[in-house]
Amino acid sequence: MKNLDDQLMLKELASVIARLEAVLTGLKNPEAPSTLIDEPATSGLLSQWQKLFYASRATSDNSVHYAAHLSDEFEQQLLRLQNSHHKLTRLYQHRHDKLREAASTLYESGACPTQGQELCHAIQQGGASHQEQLGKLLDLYQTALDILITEDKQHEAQQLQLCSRLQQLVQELHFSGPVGQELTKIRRQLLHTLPREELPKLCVRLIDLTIEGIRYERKNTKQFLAKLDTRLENAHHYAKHTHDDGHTLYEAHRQQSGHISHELSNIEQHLAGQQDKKLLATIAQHTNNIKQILSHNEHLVANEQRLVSRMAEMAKQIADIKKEANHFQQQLHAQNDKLFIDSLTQIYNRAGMDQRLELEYRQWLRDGHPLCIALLDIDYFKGINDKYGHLAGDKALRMIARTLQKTLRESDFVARFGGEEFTVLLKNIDRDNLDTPLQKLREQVKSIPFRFKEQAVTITISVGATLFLTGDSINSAFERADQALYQAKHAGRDQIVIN
Ligand SMILES: Nc1nc2c(ncn2[C@@H]2O[C@H](COP(=O)(O)OP(=O)(O)OP(=O)(O)O)[C@@H](O)[C@H]2O)c(=O)[nH]1
Repeated sequence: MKNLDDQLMLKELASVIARLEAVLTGLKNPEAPSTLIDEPATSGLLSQWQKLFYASRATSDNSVHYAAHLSDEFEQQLLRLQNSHHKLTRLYQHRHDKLREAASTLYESGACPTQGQELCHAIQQGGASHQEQLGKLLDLYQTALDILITEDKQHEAQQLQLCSRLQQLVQELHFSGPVGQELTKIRRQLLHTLPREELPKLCVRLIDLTIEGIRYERKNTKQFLAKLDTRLENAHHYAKHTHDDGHTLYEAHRQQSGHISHELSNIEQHLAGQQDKKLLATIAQHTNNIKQILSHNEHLVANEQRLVSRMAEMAKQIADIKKEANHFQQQLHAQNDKLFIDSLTQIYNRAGMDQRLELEYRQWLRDGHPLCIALLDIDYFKGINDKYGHLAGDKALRMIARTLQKTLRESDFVARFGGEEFTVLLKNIDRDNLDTPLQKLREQVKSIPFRFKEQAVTITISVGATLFLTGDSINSAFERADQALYQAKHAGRDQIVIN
């Protein structure tokens, strides 16, 4: 449990969420694209343009006919232009709705940033002091044991003080879910001074609850991140498609404006030979009006382009946030692994063993393939500590752990169960062949060339093992292995007993 890492990760998550919220706020205030089109103005001018040409049919000049034909063409193009504007507007609206939907799902569901922030806050509050609190709990456990074994007349006052310190500590633990509920109950119990026999048990329970609480919060964070990842994926998908579609429509739009300008200059060329000054002046005036509409339209196209760029920027931001969320998720996985690793030997600890044993046991119930549990205990380890010091003892533990891990097959599993005890799980091995790998473990440990204080030292292990048998629970198999270990010790150590 590295609290510094926890805090860094939580900071990162908070910043991811803050950025996500900034993007979502941006999405809530999009430029309304529906105001981009001035429909009545364009259609009014069009009808005037038509009236002018149909009225001038009487003069029936080729150029005028051609201009009338162009006028129809122009009308169709303008209609197409308007349609594409409408289509784009609807499309933006749809995309914005989808993005907003994704955003509000984030807010409403268990995967919402607000809840995530609360979750973060809860973990930050707890995570920052977990290690410290666990340390304090261990101290209090020691005090509880002292109170229990000493016949000191003062113990009542010590008991009272211990209960109040425990109560204070429980108040510092902010966990939700079942752990939080049990802590509330304990807090109430602690309002009264508990019998001294109860106190060590209560301390151990509080240590268990703290570890359980950390795991629970981690699990929640992982679920939150998984949901966040999916929502971001969707939001990114929509933003990208909106950008691509918007870009295609923008291009089409731009081309149509070009066509209209081209047709207008054709009209001007064809009218160049016309003698009717009045007609020419009127047409010139309307042509100018159309040019103004076109220039207005170009302005709209430029707006559209800005919108498309904004969409691209948004898609990029969402992609960045997604990348950060993924990075955070990976770190969380790594952190989670650390919870199950023994800091001294770097192999799995008891919690790691519990998790794996549960998994293998369920597998065994399903497929019935042989599963062996072996308990390994270093012989006379107290003597090593006493004679050569604790540092030598620690070194021996590290070397033995490494040797066990190296000697086992990939599919087998070893954990430091506590103190100088190790647990090994061997899979797919029957009773007749079980002795061989266990003997190999014993021999490999025995052959480690330890040297402490210039002396060659041989360290041995005793092993008790059993196979899971029909009707076994994890506990019943474990107890059988423990009895076997007891027999191995009593039979003189440095040996293996299989029950
Ligand atoms: N150096 C070191 N010693 C540890 C650690 N954990 C437990 N021990 C020591 O392991 C020793 C275990 O001693 P005992 O339970 O009496 O057993 P033993 O001396 O190995 O004797 P047998 O098991 O009966 O062969 C104790 O002295 C503990 O202090 C650790 O992390 N580091």
